Amino acid sequence: MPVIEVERLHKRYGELTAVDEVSFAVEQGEIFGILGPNGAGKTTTVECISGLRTPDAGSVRVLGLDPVADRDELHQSVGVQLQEAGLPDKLQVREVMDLFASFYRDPADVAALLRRLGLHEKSRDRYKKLSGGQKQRLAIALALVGNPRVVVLDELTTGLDPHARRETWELVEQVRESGVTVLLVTHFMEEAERLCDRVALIDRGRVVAVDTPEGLAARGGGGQRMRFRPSAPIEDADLLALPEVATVVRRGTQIEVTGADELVSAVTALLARRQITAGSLRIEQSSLDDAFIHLTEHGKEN
Ligand SMILES: Nc1ncnc2c1ncn2[C@@H]1O[C@H](COP(=O)(O)OP(=O)(O)OP(=O)(O)O)[C@@H](O)[C@H]1O
Repeated sequence: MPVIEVERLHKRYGELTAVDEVSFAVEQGEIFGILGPNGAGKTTTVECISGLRTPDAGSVRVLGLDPVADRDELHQSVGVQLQEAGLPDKLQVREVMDLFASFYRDPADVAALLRRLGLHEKSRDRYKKLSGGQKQRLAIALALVGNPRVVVLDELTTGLDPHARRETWELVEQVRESGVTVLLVTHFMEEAERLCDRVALIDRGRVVAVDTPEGLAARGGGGQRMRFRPSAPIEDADLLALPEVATVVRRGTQIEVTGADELVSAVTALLARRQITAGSLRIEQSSLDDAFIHLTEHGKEN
C-alpha cells in the first residue's frame, strides 16, 4: 500500500486554481520529489498532504489517515519542514528541540539527533546565531524529532552554498536509509537528480509527468552531446555514418556531435579504430533541466 496517496486533489485560492486534479502515490522508503516552476502549486500540494490546508476536492491519504480529519494522529507520524521555520530568535537550539520533542508521544533522543545532524556543538547557541546551513539542519532535525515514518521537506537547500547543499543531501539520504519515506519539494534539478527515486513534475497546478529523474530526462528530448578536438582529421560523413549520431557541428578545431544515448561509446570506438584521440573531451547527458523546460514550456506560453 502506498504511504502517500493523492487523488484528484483540487485547491483554489479565490478565483485562482492553485492545484488542479493532482494525483500521485508515494511508496514506502522512497524519496519522492515534487518539482515545478515558481507558483506551480508544489507548496499547496504538500500543505494539503501535511494537513495544513483543507482541499476543495479530491482525496489525500497519508499512512491511511486523512490529513485533516486525523490531523493529531498524522502529526505523530509525519514530520514537516516548512519553507519558513519561524522560530523565536532567542531560544537555544537545545531548547527548541526539547520544546518540539514534547509534542510527540515517542520523540527521538534529542542529543543523539543533534549529534547526527552535526548540531551538537551548537546546542547552547541561540537560533538567531546559526548560519543558513545550520538553520536548515535544525529545520530537518525538528522534522525528525517525533521519530516520523514520513518526512516532508520543502525547499530544503534554497539559499545554501554548494558545500552546505551537498551536506544536506547526504543527510536526506541517511534519513531515507533509516527507513523514513521522504517527500521533497524542490526546483533544483540537480537536487532531484541526486536524491529522488521518482519525481512528479507539476506545472500550473497540474501533474505533467511522474517518472524517475532518468525517465523524465529522456522525455526532454533524450540523448547525449559530445565535444572534442580530434588528434587527426575525421570527416563529418564518417561520424554521420554511425546510426547513433544525429548531428555534427564544427567550431574551429572542435567537433560537437549529438545523438542517441549510446553516442559516446559509438564515437569513441570509431575514433579508436582510426587511432585518433579525442582531446578536450566533454560529454553532456540530456538532463532533467531539458525535460523541465520541454514539459513545462506549454504553461509558459499561455
Ligand atoms: N495563501 C494564498 N492565498 C492566495 N494565493 C496563494 C496562496 N498561497 C499560494 N497562492 C498562489 O497559488 C499558486 C501556487 O502557489 P504555491 O506556493 O503552491 O506554488 P509553488 O509551486 O510552491 O511555488 P514556489 O516554487 O514559488 O514556492 C501561486 O499562484 C500562488 O501565488
